[in-house]
Amino acid sequence: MTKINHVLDSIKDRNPGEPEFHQAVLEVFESIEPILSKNDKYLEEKVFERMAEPERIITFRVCWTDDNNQIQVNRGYRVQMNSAMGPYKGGLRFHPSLNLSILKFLAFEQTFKNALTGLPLGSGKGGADFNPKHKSDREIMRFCQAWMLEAQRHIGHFTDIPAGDIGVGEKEIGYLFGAFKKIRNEFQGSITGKGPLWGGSFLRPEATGYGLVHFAEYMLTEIGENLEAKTCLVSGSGNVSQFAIEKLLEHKANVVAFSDSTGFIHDEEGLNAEKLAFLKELKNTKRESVAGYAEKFKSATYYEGTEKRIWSVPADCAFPCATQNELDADDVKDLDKNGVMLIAEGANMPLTDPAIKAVQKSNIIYAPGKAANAGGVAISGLEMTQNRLGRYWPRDRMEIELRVLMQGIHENCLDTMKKYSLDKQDYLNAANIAGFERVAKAMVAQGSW
Ligand SMILES: NC(=O)C1=CN([C@@H]2O[C@H](COP(=O)(O)OP(=O)(O)OC[C@H]3O[C@@H](n4cnc5c(N)ncnc54)[C@H](OP(=O)(O)O)[C@@H]3O)[C@@H](O)[C@H]2O)C=CC1
Ligand SMILES: O=C(O)CCC(=O)C(=O)O
Repeated sequence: MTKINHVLDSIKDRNPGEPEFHQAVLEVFESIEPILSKNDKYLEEKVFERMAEPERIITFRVCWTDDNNQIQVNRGYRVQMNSAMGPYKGGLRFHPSLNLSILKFLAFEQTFKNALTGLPLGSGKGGADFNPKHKSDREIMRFCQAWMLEAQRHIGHFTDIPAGDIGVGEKEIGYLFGAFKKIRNEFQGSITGKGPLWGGSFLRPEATGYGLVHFAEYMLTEIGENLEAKTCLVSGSGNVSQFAIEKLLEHKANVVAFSDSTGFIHDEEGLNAEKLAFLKELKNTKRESVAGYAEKFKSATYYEGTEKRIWSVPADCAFPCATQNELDADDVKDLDKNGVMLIAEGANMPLTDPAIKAVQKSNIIYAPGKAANAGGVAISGLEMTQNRLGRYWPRDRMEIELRVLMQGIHENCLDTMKKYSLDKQDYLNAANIAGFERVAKAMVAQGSW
C-alpha cells in the first residue's frame, strides 16, 4: 500500500499548483489502484508515473499583428503526452484561461480516451491563451499563421496531429492547415477537422455530439429505456452541444435548455429544427450570446450569469457539453432530486470530484467523457486513415463507422465491468480501467523510456 500511495504523492509533488491536472490524475488513479496493487510489473515499470509525465511539453511565443497594427503577444502550447498507441493526437484550445494545468489534464484524459477507440492514436493537447472572441477573421488568420510558424516543426501526420477544441473550429483549422502547407510545402494529414472539400472527413464536425447521444442511447437500452420523449438539458452551445442537440431531436427527445459563458436558455416548449438552425447562426456566424434566442422565441427565457443554474431545470437526462468543472455536487443533488436518470459528458471533465462522488451515491447512471465523447477523436482517426489512403468515404459510411466505434467502446465498458466484477452501470471505473490496460500493456512492451 505504501508503494501505491507514493505513486500519487510523487505525481502531485512534481506538478505543484496544477489543480485540474491533479483532479484528472486522481480520478483515474482511484479506478486503477486495485489493478496497480496486484500488478508488480506495472509498479516496477512505473507505468502510471510515466503516463502522468508528458513525453514532451512545448511552449512558445506567438507574436502577431492586430487590425490596429499593434503587436500582440500570446503563449502557444503543445503537450505531447503519450505515443505508446500511435502518434500524438488531440485538439487545440484557444481560450484566455488556458494554462499548463488545464492542458495537462486534457492531454492525460486523451490518453485513455484515444486508447478506448481501439485506433492507433497516442495523445496530446495544445492551443494558446488567445481569445478569439471579438477578433476579425483577418486577426484570427494572422494568429493561426503565427501559431503554426512555430508549431509546424513539432507536428506532422506520423508525429502529432492536432484538431479542434474550445475556440478552434473549421475556420481556425483551415487557417492552421493552410499555414502548415505553405511553410512545409506538403499537403498531408497533419491536422484533422479539415473541410471535406480539402482533405477532411464527412461527419467530423458532428462526431462528438452525435457519438455522445449514441453512447447515451446504448446505456439507456441496458436499463430498458430510450431517449424518446425524454426531457434533456445540454450545456454549452458550441460544436459538441449543437450536434448533441441535433441528434437528440432525431431521437425525438425534448431539449429544453442550453447555455454559453453568459448564461442559459430555458425553452419550455423545447427546441425543433428551425430553432436549432437559429441557434447555429447565432453562435457560429454572428458569434453572439444565447440571449438573442430568447428575443426571437417567446417560449424561451434567458437567465444571465451563474446564479440560477441550468441544472435546476427539471429533466430526465443531462448532457454537460461546455467545459471542465461546470457541474458541482449541489448541481448533482438538484438533478437527482428532479429525477434525472442519466448524465453523459460531452465536455472533458465537466464534473468536479465532489460531483462525481455525489453521482456515485445517487441513482443516476453516468457516462464519463473518456468514453462518451470519444466519437470526435475516433472520426479524426478515420480522417487520418482517409488522408493516408488518398480516398474519401461517403457520409453514410461515416455514420455507420461512428455507430460501430461508439458501440465498441460501450461493449468494452460492459466487458470490463464483468471482468473486474464492478457494479452494473459503473462506466466510470470501466472506462478508466479499459483505457489504462491498453496503454499500460503497450508501454511495458515498448520498454522504459
Ligand atoms: N470539439 C470536439 O470534437 C470535442 C470537444 N470536447 C470537449 O467539449 C467541450 C466543448 O467543446 P466545443 O464544443 O468543441 O467548443 P466550442 O468552442 O465550440 O463551444 C464551447 C461552448 O462552451 C461554452 N463555454 C466555454 N467556456 C465556458 C465557461 N468557462 N463557462 C461556461 N460556458 C463556457 C462556450 O460559450 P461561449 O460561446 O460564450 O464562449 C460555448 O458555448 C470542451 O470541454 C471540449 O474539450 C470533447 C471531445 C471532442
Ligand atoms: O479530434 C481530435 O483529435 C481532438 C478531439 C479532442 O480534442 C478531444 O477528444 O477532447
